[in-house]
Amino acid sequence: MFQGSTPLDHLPNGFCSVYDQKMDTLVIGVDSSTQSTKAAVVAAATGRILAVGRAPHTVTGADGARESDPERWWAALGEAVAAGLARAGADPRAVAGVAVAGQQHGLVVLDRSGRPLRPALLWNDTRSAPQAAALTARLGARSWLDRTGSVPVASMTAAKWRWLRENEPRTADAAAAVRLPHDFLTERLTGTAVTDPGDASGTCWYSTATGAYDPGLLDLLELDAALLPKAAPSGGALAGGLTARAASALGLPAGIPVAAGTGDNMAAAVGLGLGAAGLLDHPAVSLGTSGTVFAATRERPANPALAGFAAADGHGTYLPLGCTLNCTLAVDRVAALLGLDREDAAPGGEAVVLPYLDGERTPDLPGASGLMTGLRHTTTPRQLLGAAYEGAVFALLRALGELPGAASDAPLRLVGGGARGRAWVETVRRLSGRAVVLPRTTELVAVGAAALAAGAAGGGDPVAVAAGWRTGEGETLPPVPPDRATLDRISAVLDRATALLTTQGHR
Ligand SMILES: Nc1ncnc2c1ncn2[C@@H]1O[C@H](COP(=O)(O)OP(=O)(O)O)[C@@H](O)[C@H]1O
Ligand SMILES: O=C(CO)[C@@H](O)[C@H](O)COP(=O)(O)O
Repeated sequence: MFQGSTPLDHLPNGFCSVYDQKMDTLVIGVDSSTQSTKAAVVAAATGRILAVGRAPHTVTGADGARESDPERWWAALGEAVAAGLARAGADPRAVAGVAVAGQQHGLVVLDRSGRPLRPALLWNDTRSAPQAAALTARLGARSWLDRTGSVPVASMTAAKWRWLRENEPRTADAAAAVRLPHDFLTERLTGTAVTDPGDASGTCWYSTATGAYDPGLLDLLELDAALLPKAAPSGGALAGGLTARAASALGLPAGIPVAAGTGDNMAAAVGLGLGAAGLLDHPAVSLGTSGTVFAATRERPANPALAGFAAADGHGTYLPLGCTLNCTLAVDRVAALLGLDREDAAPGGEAVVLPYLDGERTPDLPGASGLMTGLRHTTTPRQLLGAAYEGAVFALLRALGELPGAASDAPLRLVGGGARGRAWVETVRRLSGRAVVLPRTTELVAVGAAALAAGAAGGGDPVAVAAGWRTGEGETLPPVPPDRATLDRISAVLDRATALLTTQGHR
């Protein structure tokens, strides 16, 4: 572990130690998510966040398409790191390790020189829904669960690869490498093609049962294993040293350790210390472009209502997770349509809004659109906005009910950009009836990545590092009586509307 200014004398041969008596040792954790890159500059000994640098991404597409240029992620990584270091007033020579956590599932196809052949197909691109349904039908849901922990849905990378094969066969044939978003960035940093069990478990071609790629599934998908990165034992494993080229692009010392990194949800779990003693099966809720609920558990998940991911820790911990496509962006859009500020919301009353503007994954309704019902002459715009919050939170709480430990009264840890919003926090409290913890930083993905960086730099087990940093701690809001009437009302509308929502859209 890093102890104050203890020298990093445990670095492997060939990796430079940048220790200096006068400087705190720093690590940088990068969150390359859907809307932006965030780079947290963190004191390795204490977990103190000196600064977070940010840079935006661009997402394009309509009618179910959602794409981003991986080159923009790379540029944004450089901008965010530079902004973080500048804001912290930090000497780059104090940085002893880097790790990247990325939005999950995205399909990145590269040519021989590592350049993207086309924009990445993102996790919320629903054009791959027919391919997901065909894959599920081919083997049966139970077989997918037994092998991968998940049933293919449009988000899973396997469905995206099949979409590419069927719709752009020339690009699929030309692919010299297939990567997830965080693999792509880690390879740009190190020159090494590496992934981790956590993010790999979101592909549906990696087996959480064996801890390796599933050759039978790769055959089924017509995907050559030679195109894939090597899977490191954990997100905190060393991927390599920062190459001279990347070092000069980022203004960081060449040779410093770079971790294998992981998916953004796995990194948030690390930042919260989930999986550490006393925090197994404790749920977290992330409110960002996606809404997610997850918990670290020792039992391998195989529940059709959830994605059965591996965690990033390499100790056989898993991360069952429910994910919605419509969270902060969808509710912000409803606020904009109503001409309201996002905080200008009231409980929905009789109104029900299913805010499925992007189709939906939980429930699996990829072609759905948004639905509003229960309007009266007395319904106010503020109630309609409140109903949109309620519709988004309802879907997350239904998935929460499927997690191990769901019946416990453990508090819900809220992370992601939405956790900064009072309306989000109060809607989660009112509908769940559970205590809520608001960690001091909402940037738990970047902080979790910083703990992975500390692990790769010789700081020990990343979950233990983050638990020691106490970055998951914060204000606890007590439970309030659950608003069961609203949950029942939304549930009844969803049940009756499912037939309509299933037949909508481009599916
Ligand atoms: N103060 C706030 N109140 C409510 N929502 C917020 C606030 N600040 C940011 N957000 C929401 O957070 C979202 C971004 O969250 P983030 O977790 O960074 O997303 P992602 O990881 O998907 O890129 C935005 O869509 C915005 O709606
Ligand atoms: O698809 C999932 C999880 O399965 C999403 O949670 C993505 O990982 C994107 O996350 P954000 O950018 O919304 O944080």
